[in-house]
Order: sequence, then structure tokens, then C-alpha cells
Amino acid sequence: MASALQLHGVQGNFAVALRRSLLHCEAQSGFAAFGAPVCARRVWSKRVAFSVTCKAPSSDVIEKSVSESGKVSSEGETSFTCVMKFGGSSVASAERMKEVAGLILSFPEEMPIVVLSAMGKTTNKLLLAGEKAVSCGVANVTVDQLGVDRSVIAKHLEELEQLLKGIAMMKELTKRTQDYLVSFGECMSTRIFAAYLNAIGVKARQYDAFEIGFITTDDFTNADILEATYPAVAKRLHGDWLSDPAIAIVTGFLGKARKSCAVTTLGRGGSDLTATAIGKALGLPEIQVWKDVDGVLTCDPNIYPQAEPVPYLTFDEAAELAYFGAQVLHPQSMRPARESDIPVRVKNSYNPKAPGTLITKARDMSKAVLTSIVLKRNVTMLDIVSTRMLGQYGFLAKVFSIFEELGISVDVVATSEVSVSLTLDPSKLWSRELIQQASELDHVVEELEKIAVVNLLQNRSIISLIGNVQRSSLILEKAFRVLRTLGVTVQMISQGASKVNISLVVNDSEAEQCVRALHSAFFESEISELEKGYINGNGSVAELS
Ligand SMILES: Nc1ncnc2c1ncn2[C@@H]1O[C@H](COP(=O)(O)OP(=O)(O)O)[C@@H](O)[C@H]1O
Ligand SMILES: N[C@@H](CC(=O)OP(=O)(O)O)C(=O)O
Repeated sequence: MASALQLHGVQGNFAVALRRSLLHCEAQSGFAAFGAPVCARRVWSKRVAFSVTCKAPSSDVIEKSVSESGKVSSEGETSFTCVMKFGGSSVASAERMKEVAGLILSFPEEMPIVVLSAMGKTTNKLLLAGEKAVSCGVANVTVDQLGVDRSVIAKHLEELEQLLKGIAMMKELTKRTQDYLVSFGECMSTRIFAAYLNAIGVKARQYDAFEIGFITTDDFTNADILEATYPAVAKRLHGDWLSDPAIAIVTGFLGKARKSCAVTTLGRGGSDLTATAIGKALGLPEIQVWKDVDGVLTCDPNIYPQAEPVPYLTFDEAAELAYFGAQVLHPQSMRPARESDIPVRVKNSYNPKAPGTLITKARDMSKAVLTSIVLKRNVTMLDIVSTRMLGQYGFLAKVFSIFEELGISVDVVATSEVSVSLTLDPSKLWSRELIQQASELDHVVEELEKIAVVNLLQNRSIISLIGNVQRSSLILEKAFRVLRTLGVTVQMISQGASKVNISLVVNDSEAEQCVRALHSAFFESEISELEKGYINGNGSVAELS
């Protein structure tokens, strides 16, 4: 290992620290304004050959676990330089896979660990196939188009067929079986991609996450990664690299349940979390998530196509944005990156030159007001008013203990001495089902009615204003002027717990119009004078009445 360090003339620890501080400077100073962050990466890569081995921040963990295997020196070095995650939209077809391969190879200085999602909408198709117990058949076509031998996935296609027959016979699809079923999507996309890289002469090795140490809870369809994952994954990837270097192609989204040892999934969009977890495990200098948009945008482009990329975000902003419904990032994906302080770059695989979004621990907030607007639809809200007199202590404790007993998580909360309004989290599959199951909601209400008068309000939306809450007066003043103009009544507001988010609850039917008008007011300077008008659904400006 020492020879690698001598060869490049850079001490591993120093290399990581230097690259991190460059990224930090970029976030603090808006360095990207002088050129895309990718340019900064290239400059850096030229100055310091980036195949340099580097000591990872979590090296104490790696050091211990890997040295136990006798495969690595006590330095705990790794030669992977970054993790690159490509989502379903990036690898939707054979053509796209070729482009992604070209993109990876366009960074010759990088030795990436590549995390892949299932191709295109495969996960949805598998879920549908599970429901209908019929086959989806997308993978065979791709294999032929890439010139990859069908044997690469033949075993999986056979198994999948058997599984679907079994489901059809049993007429039952449990969450555990559902996870096993959708795992075929990632298992096949990674095998196809690795085979393609090898076929074009680039050495690649495929890994199933559940075979290399991704240990999770047994919460099928929404499992959490357990701490034991990090040393295990580091040991395996690192050890393999040392004995036989190759680009690693890892299945996103999947894990292995600690108790049952069955395949689990990390919740929809979970490959982002796989990528950040690998970044943390190996202490890599950067985590890249490649999407089909130019980074994290000022709002969902499906609601408002004029949404703009946000160049810099903090982990806190990104986590809040993801938690409150921005599909672009998995809700838990920022956790490993934040814990190990590894920058995350969100890039567009369809437009690699676009700078994307750089997510770091801190950024220059001196000019920041609003960063992004996020909408979470189909939320259930509860107004709970104590039946006791004023000054009743223990009321909130009782309310929340009921939610704890019933295993329901709560999003936004606003309280007074004798009442509490809150929204129920629809992001987890089980709670989505819960919300749909009137009988279970009735049960919640029944329990709460023992201590309070309860009003159940459905079809609500949470609009989250992510940004600099230090400027909350300005944000609220602007936001409420917009909403007043639209004639929208805000049913709940929450600010305080989070330093980067103000949440407003409105009716579902009004929410999209509110987001468009708020976007116009906060992000489009030429029409930001609220008094002048507001943005209609089609993007035109309407006069105020
Ligand atoms: N604030 C936002 N910024 C960027 N994209 C968003 C935002 N909100 C919603 N999206 C949607 O998220 C999509 C990207 O996320 P996702 O589909 O999970 O990507 P991938 O499958 O490539 O990982 C975009 O195509 C866009 O439609
Ligand atoms: N394929 C899984 C996991 C994933 O992360 O997908 P994507 O990266 O395409 O959002 C899903 O559709 O949820």
C-alpha cells in the first residue's frame, strides 16, 4: 500500500481532507459560478492523481474489520474514489446503459462503486406483476440489445417465473414476498450492466447488497439499515478490491433482514440510501446520485416546469426536503452522508455538464431566503381538543402515547394548552395503508376520544418552505400575502423544531396552485412583486382581483 502512496506522492488522509476542503470552499463561496463543479473535480483530479489510495474517515471501523480478515494493512486504505448511483430513469434501456457506461468511463481518474436501481419502471411492473401474478419481460430485450449473453440473467428470470406462479397459486402476496419479488429488478439490472462493462473490456464485479453485508430491520418494504452494515460492507468491498481490483456494481434498494435473513427493501427510491451508506462505510470523498433532472430543483417540476436547480444545499435542508415529500431524494438518504460528513452531488445523467446540486454540512446562508418548496399530498390531519379544563397537564403526553402504542408516526404538530393539531405521516407504506383503512383510523379516533374531542380532516397537503428560517418573518410575510391573494386558508402552521423548514397545511385541492404562486413570488424576480399578480396553472400571470 505504501508504494501506491509513494507513487502518487500524496498521503491518503491528506488527500481526503484536501478534497473535502475544496468541496467545502465550493459550497461556501459559490465556486461553481466560475465553472461547473465537475470542472473543479477535473482540476483537482489532474493536480492529484485520484486513484490515490486514501485513508477513510471511518477507517477505525474498516481497519479493525478488514485487518481481521488479514487482507489489508493497518492503514485501512481504500482505492475506490467515489460512489455513483444511477436511478431507474438513468438506466431505463440498453441505450441508456451504454450512455451511463460512457459517462462513468469519462472520469478515468475515478474508480467508482456504482449503485444501480432497477431499469426504468421495473419495480412498478414487478409490483403489478405480483398483483396480477404475470411476468413483465423487460430484461430479455435489453440483454439482446447490449449484446450480453442471456445466461447472465437466465437463472433470475426462471426464479422470477416460479415465484410468480407460486404467488398465483397461493393467491397471497405478503410484504416479505413482495420485497423478494421486486429485488429481481436490481439483481438483473446490475448483472446486465456489469456484464456489459466486462464485454467492452472494463473490469467490473456485480454484488447483491444482501450478500455483502447490508443488514436491515425486518420491516419489509421499508427496512432500516443497521450499524453492523458499515464495517461488513467495507470489509467485503475493500477486501475484494485488494485481491482483484474491479469497478463494483452494487444493487441499490436491497438488504437482508437481521432476524429472518430474507431480502428486504429500503422503501421506494431506496437506492439513494444504498449509495450514501456505501459512501459512509468506505469513507469515500464524494457520493454522486445521478438522476434525470439538473439537480434538486426549487420545486417539483411536475407541478411547475419552470423550477430551477438549487446549486447548494445543507444536509439538513436536503433531509427536510426529502422527508417532506420531494421525490428526488430518499427520505433517509442524507443520514449516512451527514453522519460521516461526505458531500453528496446530485447530477443529471441526461445532461452531465449541468453543475447539479452540491449537498454539504454547511453553506453560505447570508443571502439565502427560500431554497425550495415541497408538497406532500393526501395527508390526514387531526384536531384534538382536551375535554378537561385549562391547565390540564399530561394531555400531550397522553395523546402521543396513544400514537406510540398504535405505531403511527406524526409529521407536523401545533399545540396550545388544551389542544393539538397534527398530521399523520403518509410516507411509510404501512401508514399509507393505515390512512386508507378507515377502520384503523376509526380506532385511532376512538382511543383519542377517551380524552379529547377529535376532528378528523382528510385530503390535506403540507407545503414545506425549505430555506433560511432565520428569515422567517420575511418568508411568512411573503407566503401569507400570496396565500391571501389566492383566498387560501392555512389550516395549520409549524415552525421552530426545524431550523430550515416552515410547514403550512392547506386543502389538497388548493395545494398545487399555492406552490406555483409561491414559486413565482420567491424565485422569479421579474414577477416577484406579489401585488402585481400571481401565477396561474399554465404559468401565465393573472391580475389580482
Ligand atoms: N424538488 C425536486 N427536485 C428535483 N426533482 C424532483 C423534485 N421533486 C420531485 N422531483 C422528481 O423527482 C424525479 C427524480 O427522482 P427519482 O425518480 O427518484 O430519480 P431516480 O429514479 O433517477 O433516482 C424527477 O424526475 C422529478 O420529477
Ligand atoms: N427501484 C426502486 C429503488 C430506487 O431507488 O429506484 P429509483 O432510484 O429509480 O428511484 C424503486 O423504484 O423504488
